[in-house]
Amino acid sequence: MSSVQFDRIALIGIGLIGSSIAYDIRRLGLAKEIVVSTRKAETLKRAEELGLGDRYTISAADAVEDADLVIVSVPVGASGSVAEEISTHMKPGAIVTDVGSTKASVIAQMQPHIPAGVHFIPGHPLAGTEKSGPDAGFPGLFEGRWCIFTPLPGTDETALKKLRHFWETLGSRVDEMDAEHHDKVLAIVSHLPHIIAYNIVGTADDLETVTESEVIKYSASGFRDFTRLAASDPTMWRDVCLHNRDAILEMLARFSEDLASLQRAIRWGEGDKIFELFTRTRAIRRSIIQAGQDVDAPDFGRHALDKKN
Ligand SMILES: NC(=O)C1=CN([C@@H]2O[C@H](COP(=O)(O)OP(=O)(O)OC[C@H]3O[C@@H](n4cnc5c(N)ncnc54)[C@H](O)[C@@H]3O)[C@@H](O)[C@H]2O)C=CC1
Ligand SMILES: O=C(O)C(=O)Cc1ccc(O)cc1
Repeated sequence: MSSVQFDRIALIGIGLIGSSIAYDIRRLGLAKEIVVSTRKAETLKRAEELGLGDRYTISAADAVEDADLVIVSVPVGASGSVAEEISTHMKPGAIVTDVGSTKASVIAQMQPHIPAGVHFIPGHPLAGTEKSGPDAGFPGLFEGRWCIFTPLPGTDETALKKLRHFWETLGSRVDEMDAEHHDKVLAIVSHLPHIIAYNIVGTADDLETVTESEVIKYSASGFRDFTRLAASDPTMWRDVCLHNRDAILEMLARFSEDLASLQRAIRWGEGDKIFELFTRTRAIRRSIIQAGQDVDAPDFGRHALDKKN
């Protein structure tokens, strides 16, 4: 059992990420009080049924009153409106953070609404699954995962340390980088894989010869991995696409060029070239496994939990 780190933590948004954080705060005893807020009454009721907090409110403004830590876990496109709503209600000295998958846009949306004296530290846990909503959360999601902070220049060191300690208690390894760099890295390692998955599953669905039953019947192959990613939350991923537009377009251009090169090698029977690429990529997966990271896509995020149980 860890010790109390914050008197009151407000969780704004209680889907997969917010609820997983709630479970860990409770399990590890990190707050005296957890206040849960979300936009829809139905979701709030479900959060209450699951016992995720101590207090529940539809109003984000009410939720953040007197909170020492505010964690915003909503689709990135909603960050600005949440920040605006809570703006004048946070207490001086409070830390406000988020978990959004894109960072430059979240900063641009939220920062103008953060009053002086409140410490805004943007964050992104690299942990999750294709599921969404409060029922999708589980304790231990963040164990053994990276959490990236993209602090703004001049961020208070004590606040940074406190938030770092919080994520480390959840089992994460914390790294810091600037928002633009984060967005480029995540565009290639996370956003493109999802976009490619959405696209390939859409293409298969459009093909007249691949009927829905065949997609199901033969999905024990590589296609199944794509369908998992392509089942991810449409609102969340629409927002990621719209809010990391430039980096995603840059990486997609690069990807298309490389795909055209592979296509050409296949057309002209350039076996050596194909073999060289496939050998290089195989080594990458092996080095990820050696580094101790979970790459078993179907259970992304559950690995750490399974190891303990
Ligand atoms: N799903 C994943 O694997 C990961 C998601 N993220 C990021 O975490 C954030 C949350 O994602 P999830 O928990 O997966 O989504 P989710 O869809 O499971 O939950 C989102 C929550 O936000 C609430 N919400 C939506 N608009 C709102 C608003 N305007 N005001 C208040 N609440 C609002 C929803 O009711 C729901 O409770 C997103 O920004 C996403 O990019 C980060 C890491 C992993
Ligand atoms: O389910 C998966 O494979 C993921 O990649 C989960 C995920 C989704 C979005 C993020 O910003 C971080 C992690």
